[in-house]
Amino acid sequence: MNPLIKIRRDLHQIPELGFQEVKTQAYLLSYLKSLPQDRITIKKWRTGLFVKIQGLNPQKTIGYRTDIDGLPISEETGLQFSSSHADHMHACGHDFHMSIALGVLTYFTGNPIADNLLFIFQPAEEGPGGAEPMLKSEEMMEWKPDLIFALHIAPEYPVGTIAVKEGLLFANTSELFIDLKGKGGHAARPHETNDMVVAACTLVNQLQTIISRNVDPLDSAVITIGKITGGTVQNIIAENARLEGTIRTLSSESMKKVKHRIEALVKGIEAGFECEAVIDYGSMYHQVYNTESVTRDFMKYLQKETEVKVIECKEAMTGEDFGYMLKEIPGLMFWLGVDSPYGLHHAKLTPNEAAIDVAVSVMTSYISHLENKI
Ligand SMILES: CC(=O)N[C@@H](CCC[C@H](N)C(=O)O)C(=O)O
Repeated sequence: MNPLIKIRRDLHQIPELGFQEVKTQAYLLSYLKSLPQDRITIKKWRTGLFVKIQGLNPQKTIGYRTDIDGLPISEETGLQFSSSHADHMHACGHDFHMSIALGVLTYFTGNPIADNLLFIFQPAEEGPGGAEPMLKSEEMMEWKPDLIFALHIAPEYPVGTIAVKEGLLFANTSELFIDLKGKGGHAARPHETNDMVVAACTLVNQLQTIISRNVDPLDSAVITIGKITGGTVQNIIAENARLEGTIRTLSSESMKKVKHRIEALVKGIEAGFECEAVIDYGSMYHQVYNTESVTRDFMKYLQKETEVKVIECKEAMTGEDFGYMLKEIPGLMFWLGVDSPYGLHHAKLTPNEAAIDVAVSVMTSYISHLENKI
């Protein structure tokens, strides 16, 4: 079997949530130790890793980042190498991202270039976010790349396709948690209580009006409530309820406006239901903004020198904390076609493994082309 496919399948079986990637880190380390060590320096960072390959005559450092965490999803692919961790799955392709990063890294240990290379194995992309603290780490201060690259699998595109665009690629994000506290009581005596299930349902419906009534129709924004919890049993009126969701906007101004409207509606719920509400925005990700000149060079190179089909895509409302790295370092992220009938964050996501070699070949070739180029 292709060794990178074996790596992908091994990693697929051990998905771990953000900052709990202990087995993943151990697996990556054990693979890295099997490579020739003469040019490699490895530094652990929490559950992630920095791996530097010393260049032959370095003028700059080229960075390549992969995320390493999984999601709290029960896998339903029926694959022989399905997740062995109950209720956890690599349903966002980070198993692919890691095996591609290892493939590119392995190539350059045997074929060093003039420039230094820095591979970043970043925890907690799905939350609470590893990119921003990694960026501020001592290791990053010492080894900070001059250019940085990353990819994300795209189930909607065929294998052999790369989709990218200059400028904005992914949205600004903010998590959203709202806790409601009222007065519970007997199911048959609603007049003595403040029912937080009814308050939560009302609020979920009101939140939908922000996108339709407060955001410019020519702008785009998303509010998704992915989880509601509340109450205890069917015949007790709920004292507590909690909404968990995420906000996506194309600009930081719209993010401020959406939050302002959420706060106003939550105040209305507090007044209307005589309850208390606490809003917590959790973690926020900066938009992914691809450096124009780097993206133009990348697209031109792929079209001229490789067989991949390059698509100029639209921006997406997905989020990625790689945006923090691109805020400080020129570079880009692109979508890699993996052709799965089920999308990202779906329990049946089955990306086509043929895309792994496509990505390794594109990235080894493009990084080699960057050697000695500023
Ligand atoms: C590529 C991708 O799917 N990224 C996640 C990032 C989530 C950030 C955070 N936990 C949030 O939900 O706001 C995404 O859901 O877009």
